[in-house]
Parts: sequence; structure tokens; C-alpha cells
Amino acid sequence: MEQRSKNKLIKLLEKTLERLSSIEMLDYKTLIEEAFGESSEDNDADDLRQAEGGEPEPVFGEIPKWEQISEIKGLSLCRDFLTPDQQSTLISSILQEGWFTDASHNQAMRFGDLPAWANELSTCIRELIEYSNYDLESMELSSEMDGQDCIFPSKLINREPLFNQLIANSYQPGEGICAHVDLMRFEDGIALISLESSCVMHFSRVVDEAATNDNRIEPKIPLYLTPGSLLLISGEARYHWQHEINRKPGFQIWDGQEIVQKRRTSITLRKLCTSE
Ligand SMILES: O=C(O)CCC(=O)C(=O)O
Ligand SMILES: [Fe+2]
Repeated sequence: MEQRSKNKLIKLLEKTLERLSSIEMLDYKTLIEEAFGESSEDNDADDLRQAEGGEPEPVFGEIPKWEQISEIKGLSLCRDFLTPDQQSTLISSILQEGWFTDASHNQAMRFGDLPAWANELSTCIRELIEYSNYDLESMELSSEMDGQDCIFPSKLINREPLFNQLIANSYQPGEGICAHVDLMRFEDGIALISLESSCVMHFSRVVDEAATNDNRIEPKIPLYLTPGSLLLISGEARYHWQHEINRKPGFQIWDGQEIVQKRRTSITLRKLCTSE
């Protein structure tokens, strides 16, 4: 690595550690492991690599990979947000709430004070966003990453709390959610965590029928949501696109194959608008 980049990286790490230690957190990876359990990956691998004189791993563990959807601005997907062990821990925490013990209940909402596991999840999301949005060149939170939009509007990251409303959905095979734009009483910047079954979420642009004579139906954009993934929805994707999950036969096709459906659990985190 070039010396200039090394210095910048060291500065970034110092700054980040300073900020994190002030809130008693070590790093995104440690934090997420504390909240949702140890990753089952081989943790000795880093020590071994260093002992062999190789480059140490970055302090945050694996650099999270984000996918952005070229047709829709404001959608960012991190597939490896939670490891399988962390997903199981999160599922247990959700089940312990007792929301879904009665088969007729498939949705729970909480406003204001969220359960501790949801606050931990929020903190992990904030840390991951801050880390991912950080621009190594300017040493500041950026609004663009490699020519792409940043994964979450920088101005929202520092709001307190980041999220104060939660929905937990438990969908049986065949059950999904109709096309909708999340209510305007919620601010911009929504996080969605998928657990258990994979599914295809479809996005369709909101058309103002009064303002257009164009009756062409635009194709829906499919997005494959895998267990443990984190989807961030903001800006255009939040306000100008509807999202839906149709789990009726024939709608859950990915790579030419119908997805085998199991129960799917999801967590939606949002912030209520403050009335002035
Ligand atoms: O279950 C999901 O992944 C989506 C949930 C959703 O769209 C919502 O809670 O508004
Ligand atoms: Fe939604």
C-alpha cells in the first residue's frame, strides 16, 4: 500500500476508534458479535496471517460489500450483514418476545422504546453505515462512493434515535406484502432485515396518473433478499417507488427457478416524523 494511503487509513482508524471508544464500542465486528453472537468463521485466521508476516485484516473485519440497484436510486443491499449464527440469535430474541406464539398473529409493531436487541441492531446499522460511507480521500462522511450515491443520506446518520419504530413480520409460505410506499409519517431512511426464507421483493415506480397520459406499464424491478441481508431504502427509492413481496405461486422466481418457500421473518426499522 502506498505510504500516503497508509497514513490516511491510520488517521481514519484513529478517528474512528476515538469516536467508538467514547461510546464504549470497539468495532463493528465486535459490536455485532456481542449483540448477535460469535461468527462461526475461523477467528484464528487473522493471527495466523499476521504471524506469517502477511497484512493484518482491517480493524472492522471484512469490508462489507454493498450492492446498489442501477435502476433505483436510494436502494443499498448488504447481503452479509448477519452471519448464520447471528441470524439464529436474532430469531431467538424475536421469538422470545412472544409476538408470534398464536398462529393468527403475523405482525408486531413497537413505537418509542424498542427492545434491547432492536437497539443493538440499530447501533450495528449505524456503525456499518458510518464505516461504509466514510470517504478515505476526504476523511469525511461522503455523499458519493466511487461515483455512486452513498448508501444512506449522511444527514440522517446522526439523528437520535436512528430508529424508533419497529415492525416484525412473520410470513408463512404464500404470504407476503402488497405494493406500498411506507407511510409519510415516517422519515426518510428505512432499514429492512431479512431472516429465514429468501424472497424476491419487487419495486414499481409510483406514477402520478393525473399528470401523465402514458399508459405503458413499466416492468417491475426484482430484488433478491437473502437471509441475514440488510436493505437500506432512502430518497427516490423510499418516496417514488413502491415495494411488494408477492409469494403466490409464479411470483417468486429467481434465476429461472421458483424459490422454495419457508417461513420468512423480517424486521423493519424506521423513525417517526417529529411534529413541529
Ligand atoms: O417484509 C419485508 O421485507 C418488507 C416489510 C415492509 O415493507 C414494511 O414493513 O413496510
Ligand atoms: Fe414497506
